[in-house]
Amino acid sequence: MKRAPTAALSPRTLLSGLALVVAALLPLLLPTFQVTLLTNILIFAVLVTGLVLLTGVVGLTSFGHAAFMGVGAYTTALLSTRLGWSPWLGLLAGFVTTGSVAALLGLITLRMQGHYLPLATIAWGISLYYVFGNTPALGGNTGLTDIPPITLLGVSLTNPRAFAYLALVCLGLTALGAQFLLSSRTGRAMRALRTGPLVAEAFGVNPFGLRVQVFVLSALMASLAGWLYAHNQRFLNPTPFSLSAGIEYLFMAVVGGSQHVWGGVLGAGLITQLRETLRDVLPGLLGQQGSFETVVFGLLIILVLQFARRGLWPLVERWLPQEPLRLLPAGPGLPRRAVPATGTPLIQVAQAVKRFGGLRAVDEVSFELRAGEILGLIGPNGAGKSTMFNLLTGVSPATSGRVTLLGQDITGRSAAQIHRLGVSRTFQHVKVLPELTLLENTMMGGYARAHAGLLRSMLHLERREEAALQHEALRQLERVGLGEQAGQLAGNLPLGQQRILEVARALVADPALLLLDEPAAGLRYGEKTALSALLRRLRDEGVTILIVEHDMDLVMSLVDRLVVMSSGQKLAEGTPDEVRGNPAVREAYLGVDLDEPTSGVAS
Ligand SMILES: Nc1ncnc2c1ncn2[C@@H]1O[C@H](COP(=O)(O)OP(=O)(O)OP(=O)(O)O)[C@@H](O)[C@H]1O
Repeated sequence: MKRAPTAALSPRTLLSGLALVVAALLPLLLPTFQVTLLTNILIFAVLVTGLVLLTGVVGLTSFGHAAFMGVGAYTTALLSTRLGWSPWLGLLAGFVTTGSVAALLGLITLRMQGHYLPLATIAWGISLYYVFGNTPALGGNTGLTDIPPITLLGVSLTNPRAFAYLALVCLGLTALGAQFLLSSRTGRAMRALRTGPLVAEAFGVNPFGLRVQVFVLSALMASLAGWLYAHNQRFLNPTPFSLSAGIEYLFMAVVGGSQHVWGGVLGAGLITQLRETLRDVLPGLLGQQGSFETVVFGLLIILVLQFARRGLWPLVERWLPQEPLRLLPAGPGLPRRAVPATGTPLIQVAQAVKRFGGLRAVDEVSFELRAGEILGLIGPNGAGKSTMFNLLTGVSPATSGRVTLLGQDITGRSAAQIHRLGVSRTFQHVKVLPELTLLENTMMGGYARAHAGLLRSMLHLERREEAALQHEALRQLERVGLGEQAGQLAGNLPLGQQRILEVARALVADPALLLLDEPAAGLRYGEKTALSALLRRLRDEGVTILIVEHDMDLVMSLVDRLVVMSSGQKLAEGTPDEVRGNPAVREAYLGVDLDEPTSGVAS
């Protein structure tokens, strides 16, 4: 595996340093009118960074973030003009006000699914805009004037160049915090949320809680942008905080590349500069005044969605030198779970029932899984295997009956709670994050073994924990035979290896029980053989496994015992030989060869 020495400066780091120097010189070198434009770009980029985290990474589309910018801007403007507060106190007050409004709106709206959430963001975006325009204390549609400048170390930042530096520092800190966040445990959980709550919950994440946190964080970034805007413009009216402004910020994120922090910055720069240029050029070309740039933006977004769906930044990134895999220095390992003695009942299912309306998909099923064994759960299509799998993993609760894990009742517990008690799983339809490396995907499995939250991650104060996760993930990748590919993108792996990657991810959780949902589905012969050998090796190393599988050759040659289901009920239970000889099973599997495989995936 290609790894970089920890201390070496990669070409990419050098390039970033160069970009930083250029950015630092821009406010000095540009003509004054361009500096004003640059400041606006930097302010918008602060807000768009929040949208990248919320919309691009977590997948929650918000049209209403301009309104949060307005809350921050009006709070500081009001306090500094009417009460004479320092703008710095106005910044803190803006955070408190915006954070409270966002937390309230988030708690109310973030449980919504599909297009209901974007509709809700439109609704509160419009509402807040009307609050700004119709509140006499906020100056109504005329707005607030004479907002004082920001004073820093006794210097009043009325000079556009000085203000540009303040905006640059604010963007630098925001973007750095966002980058740190994305490369952390919490960032990986945020990315997992984009695929829906299933994967995140399966590794111990509270999806709703995390969504609310990221929503509030992105609103705070908008509030910071609002603070800068208010003290740069020195007057305010509601127009920059309207729904159309909110849509334009979303444009910036989408055009630049909504899943990348630097994509957001690029989008803010391109759209703001383009708007200025079009405003100058279009009236001359068309012979009349009007907001024609909006029409061009509409066409631009259609083109980008058509030809560069992930925005422009991924196209830029193709030309940048790739970062080699960097491992943090190894430190103390993660705490390990006590391993139950071989033969101890690990899972006990008693009289489990799951009803869907009138259908009993699982009908009074009881069985036991013992530590150190591989138990197969088989049955013809519609037998109830997946439903049983969902009861064991907490994806859906049992209608009645009881499931215990190491003597602890887990009936009705959430997927995240069950995972934290020691159950780790793979998915029937592979759910890896294709744009992340194998190492990052695998580290996701250790979410519940670490603790750093959003703030510690943004400040990069979780490096020891992150190092432990990295080394544990690499150990598990090496254990399943993927160590050499740790730095590759998961999306480049063939399906068979993606399934093995899911096994490594599940193992990082240090599970008491590994649950595999049809791991051989879609695999070629050679891949099945490799999977079978791996699972047998894991069992020999003491890992307890429950496998739901259709492939009879694989199951019969692999498992220690089987539970056979049919029409929701348990049909049989026993060793592969006992099950093979059971007439009821042979009847249920009419047409399927249950006899000893002559070749195939057997050992
Ligand atoms: N969410 C649901 N709502 C209604 N019915 C469901 C639901 N999930 C499963 N069922 C029904 O429950 C029965 C058992 O389905 P389940 O998916 O558990 O079977 P299975 O053994 O996993 O089948 P397969 O091997 O085809 O995946 C089927 O009749 C199915 O249609």
